[in-house]
Amino acid sequence: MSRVSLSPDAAPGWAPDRSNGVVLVSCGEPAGVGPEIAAKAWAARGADLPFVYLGDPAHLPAGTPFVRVSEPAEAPQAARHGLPVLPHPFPDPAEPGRPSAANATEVIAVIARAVDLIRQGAAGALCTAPIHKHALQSGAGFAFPGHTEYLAHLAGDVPVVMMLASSCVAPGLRVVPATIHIALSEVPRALTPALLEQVIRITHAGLRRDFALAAPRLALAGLNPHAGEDGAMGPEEIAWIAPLAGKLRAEGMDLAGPLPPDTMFHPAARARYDAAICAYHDQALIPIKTLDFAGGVNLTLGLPFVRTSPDHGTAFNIAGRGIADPASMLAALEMARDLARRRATGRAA
Ligand SMILES: NC(=O)C1=CN([C@@H]2O[C@H](COP(=O)(O)OP(=O)(O)OC[C@H]3O[C@@H](n4cnc5c(N)ncnc54)[C@H](O)[C@@H]3O)[C@@H](O)[C@H]2O)C=CC1
Ligand SMILES: NCC(=O)COP(=O)(O)O
Repeated sequence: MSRVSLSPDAAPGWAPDRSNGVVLVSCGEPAGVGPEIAAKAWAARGADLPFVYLGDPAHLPAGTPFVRVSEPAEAPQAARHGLPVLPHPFPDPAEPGRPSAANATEVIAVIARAVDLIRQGAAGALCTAPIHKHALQSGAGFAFPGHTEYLAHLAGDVPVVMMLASSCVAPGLRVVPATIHIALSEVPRALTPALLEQVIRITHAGLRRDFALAAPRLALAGLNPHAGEDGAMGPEEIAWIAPLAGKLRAEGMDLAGPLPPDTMFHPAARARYDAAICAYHDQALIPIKTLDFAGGVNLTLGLPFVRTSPDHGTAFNIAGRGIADPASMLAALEMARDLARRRATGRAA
């Protein structure tokens, strides 16, 4: 696969990072496993992987050594002694598995504060610990389906794409759901030619910019079983998905499909592409979470800053028990650091 070198960049209105690549971790839902996996990530890597936890230190597991910092740039030094914490006070303590409505407003405020810090150049990238979407919607009227859409809004209502990536399986896997958190019954209406074309173009640009792929190879899933099987199982592939794919190929894009979704994730098929563009959430996320739940990373393409996240959620059923696996958080932190370095230097991470 050929690689591309790009110039260092900072989006207009976004100051260049002056923290030397420190990753900011938004605490997410404190009743979930976020504080625990952040503490465990620090315990595993310490100053090797400097990051700052933006949240209430009272929500960390009892006994977590932490160091209060006043700005992210202090993290590399502070991380030698404890988890660096940029304090953000919450009204309520964290009760494992039982989100507090009063805390919901601060969960959202932490995400907004993190983006502001990055906009000012105080941190290099954002890694979000999981939020509980329903808790934020019911507790604080959160108007977004998730981080992805909220971050797009905070960045100026820019078009973005959700990608989940794993490099722990061979061949690796990157998946993109073109529609995200909507009911399955809404997918055929929501998946329009304009949306799918935008998702494909943002993914293509993101693979070039953040993964140094000069000519990304994309695989496009059909919407229907067997990609419609010549119209026998649905009209969308013939009506517009195949013509859109043809148009993009005619421009020179390396794009296969529409492919039958059930046969595009086995190892030999995965070796043929750098990212799979899928029609809906579960078509994309089931394969990657099945193959690599522990090491998968969720990232947002199209933002003017690097954002990653563990692939899992708040895991209320195990919160507070000390058994949460920090592997996905560690992978997300590493990817955030690597992508931020690449954007800062213009070289592949
Ligand atoms: N980036 C984010 O903010 C994300 C948030 N969510 C939200 O999380 C909430 C719960 O979602 P679920 O579907 O229950 O998925 P989940 O990922 O929280 O849990 C699914 C299963 O995986 C286990 N699990 C998750 N993380 C683990 C870890 N680090 N170590 C060991 N086991 C782990 C859980 O115990 C549970 O059995 C929902 O509100 C969802 O919207 C889900 C995914 C990502
Ligand atoms: N299923 C993926 C997920 O829920 C992550 O959403 P987001 O909070 O990263 O937008």
